[in-house]
Amino acid sequence: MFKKLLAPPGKKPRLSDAEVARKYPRYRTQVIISIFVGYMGYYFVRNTTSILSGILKMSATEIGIITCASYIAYGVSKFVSGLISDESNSKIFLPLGLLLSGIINIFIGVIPSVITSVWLFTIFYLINGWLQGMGWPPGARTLVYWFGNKERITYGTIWNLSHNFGGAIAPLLAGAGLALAGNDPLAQARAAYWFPGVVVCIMAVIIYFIQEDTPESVGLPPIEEYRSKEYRESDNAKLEEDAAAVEMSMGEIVKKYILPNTKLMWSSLYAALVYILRYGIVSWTPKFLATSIQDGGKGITAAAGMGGFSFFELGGIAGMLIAGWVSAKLFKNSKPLTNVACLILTLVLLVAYWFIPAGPEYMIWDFAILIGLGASIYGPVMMVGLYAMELVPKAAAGAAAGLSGTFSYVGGATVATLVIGIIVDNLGWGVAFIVFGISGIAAIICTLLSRDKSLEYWDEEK
Ligand SMILES: O=P(O)(O)OC[C@H](O)CO
Repeated sequence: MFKKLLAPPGKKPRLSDAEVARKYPRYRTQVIISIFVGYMGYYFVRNTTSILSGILKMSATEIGIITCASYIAYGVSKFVSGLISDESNSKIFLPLGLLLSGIINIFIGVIPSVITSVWLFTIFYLINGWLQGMGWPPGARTLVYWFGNKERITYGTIWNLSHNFGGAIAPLLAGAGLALAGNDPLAQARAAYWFPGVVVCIMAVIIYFIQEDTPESVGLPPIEEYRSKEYRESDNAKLEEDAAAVEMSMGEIVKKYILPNTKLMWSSLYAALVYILRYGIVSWTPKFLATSIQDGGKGITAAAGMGGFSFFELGGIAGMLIAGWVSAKLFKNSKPLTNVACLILTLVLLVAYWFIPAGPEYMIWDFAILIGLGASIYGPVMMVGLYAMELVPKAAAGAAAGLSGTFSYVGGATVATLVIGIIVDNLGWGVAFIVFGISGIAAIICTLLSRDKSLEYWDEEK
């Protein structure tokens, strides 16, 4: 029954040329809005527990267990959901995951014992993490079916901004929930789950109405025909491979295009290393800034320390826009070279973040560096999914992006949170910075090993 519900729609009879010219741009606008708003919605109900970590009556270890469980579930689900999504109707898949995740968050908020029991909470967050994995793959499918090779970086960048907007708005929604619930702290915390849950359920319904699966499902030609001018002679082999892959089963695709794909494996390893940097810096920034100078921190107030989190995310928005532009214009679609440039900057900024003198009088420098770090890390984060999609035929885009997501979360985010936490407690901040530095250098090597020059446009003026 589930298979039937998710099955991709058939091809509709081709519309007239005039209709195609009129409707293609409209549908493209619709689907980019849908995947942007949709993925932003997923972020509204993804990290509420981290946002509330100062409010929930739980220890850091308990919160660590809950969030780590959800990262692992999310990482595994991203690949499994990618496999399913590549054979599913994104008009259903994208809003369905959002709706179910919204419902789980409503349950967390309204079932009295969930947020007071670590184990119940962990179970609900495991389910939530799994459902969250349904957000990215249908977006990847949308991107490869509705946007041509050369313009994909532009639309991919726009789409990626959704996670920063989502991340920035999520605390406001949780805050609105807190405000709705009067003075009882427990009721407040519960409302911080159910309120965003209700919001995303409504968003899911709207997305269902604006999302469309593929151009052919609404009577339009495939994107390669619509934007035929931007395809080169040398793209033909890839296009033929794309067409052949559509006819293959998912098992065949995995065997042929995913498992033996060395470049995809290097790129997935790169993903894990970049996520050590992303989550390692963002999740420990409030603590690092607020830790006393004697204990190796920066010695500023806890509230100001939390501000560091937002500065990092804000920098991320600028960084993705810049990295998208640099990749398209300067590096002719070479995502690995763009990553190298960004990661070198990250390493320099990490040294500065570590060595800038501690104390409130230097706080402004810490924040400036964090904006820079957000900017230099989010470009490479964005490239993780976008590049994975380029390395396989269109029919495997969700699975490839999903696989790198699995590496990012199971291998990266968990190390960044749990392992770095243990390192900080036992060996100090200096060792954590050394781990970040080694991760950055290893990420540079892996992204260079993943480089596929046939995907670059050095031979053409843009
Ligand atoms: O929400 P994430 O961490 O799975 O983000 C997707 C990334 O932008 C992948 O490139």
